[in-house]
Amino acid sequence: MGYPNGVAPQGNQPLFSFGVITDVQYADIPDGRSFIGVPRYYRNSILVLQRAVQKWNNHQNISFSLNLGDIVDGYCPKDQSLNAVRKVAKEFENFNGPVYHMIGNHCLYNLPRSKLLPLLSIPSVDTCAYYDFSPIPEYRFVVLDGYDISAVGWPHDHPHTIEALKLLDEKNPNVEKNSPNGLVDLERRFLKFNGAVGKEQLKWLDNILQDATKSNQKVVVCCHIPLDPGATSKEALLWNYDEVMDVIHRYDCVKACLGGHDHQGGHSVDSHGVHHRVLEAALECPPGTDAFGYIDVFEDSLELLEFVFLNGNGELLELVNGYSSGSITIMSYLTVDLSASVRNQLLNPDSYQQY
Ligand SMILES: Nc1ccn([C@@H]2O[C@H](COP(=O)(O)OP(=O)(O)OC[C@H](O)CO)[C@@H](O)[C@H]2O)c(=O)n1
Repeated sequence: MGYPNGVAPQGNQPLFSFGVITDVQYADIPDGRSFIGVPRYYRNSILVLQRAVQKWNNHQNISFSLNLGDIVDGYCPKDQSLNAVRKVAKEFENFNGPVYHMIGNHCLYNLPRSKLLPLLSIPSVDTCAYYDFSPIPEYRFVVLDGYDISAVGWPHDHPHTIEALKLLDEKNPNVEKNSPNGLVDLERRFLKFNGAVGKEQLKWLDNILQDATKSNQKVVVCCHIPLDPGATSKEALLWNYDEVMDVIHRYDCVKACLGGHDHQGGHSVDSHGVHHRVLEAALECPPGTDAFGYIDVFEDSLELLEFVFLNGNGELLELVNGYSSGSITIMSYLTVDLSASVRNQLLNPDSYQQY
């Protein structure tokens, strides 16, 4: 298959490849809509995950997979939460390799950290779900817990709940703390379904990046909640994204940040040349379409490949969307946009636009 906008992937072999998926938000309930009216397919999303795992296994060279969070939806009836989490975790276990999970707000609506973390084998520090791993000596992955300081997921009297509620009270005057009404510009991030990285975790991040720099490693930072305003809606941004990015920008080692949470996805390159890619939600794929992919990692670039299946004939369309900056290139075979105009672009790839 040709590459519609003329950008071809690199010819050399990747150092390694890894699978990506986010916001499966499975629940055994009828289809619904988001607060702003976007259709959500709660039962279909687990089929998207099944196809992701099948794709990663068939590829035969995917070293590990990343789940960027929110595996079960908050509308899942609470007496079904445990089974629903187990069911989704089991689908991930069908992948022939390790899966690194992140927790999202919807996970925390369903189960406490004490149950979630062991079910998903998430390493933690005092039930705070941050950790790092190195698939090869040259690369390091850092997983952040964006709900470290949060009004969801901790007991009501936990210091992190108290700190989060205090911040929300100061920053968001609405009675409904998930409502951004009246909040201006970046202040719109101060919503209850977001959170922050706490001081201890920030110190840990600093140490990890210092160590990665010494070891000459390139780093990919992953967090359910996006870290750059350019890659997400303001309502889906980490409360203290600026503090986290200050730490990241002290070093040259971080090349890309991956996130979920903002279901429409996004991409930006920040002031220091770090790429931020927010992945599209599996939950919002109408039956027959998909949102998952894998990333080929090269010495000086990452290439994101995502797949779109069209309804009916199940034909796989690989559309290339390339952008590059400095030492890192991210190629995206996209897209999961559901609008009629994008469907037309899918069917007429010559009209496909670069980001
Ligand atoms: N503009 C808005 C958006 C939301 N709310 C309130 O928030 C509740 C949850 O919204 P929802 O979109 O379902 O949240 P998710 O966690 O599934 O998705 C995260 C987003 O993608 C991040 O942008 C909703 O029930 C409303 O009470 C609101 O008031 N105003």
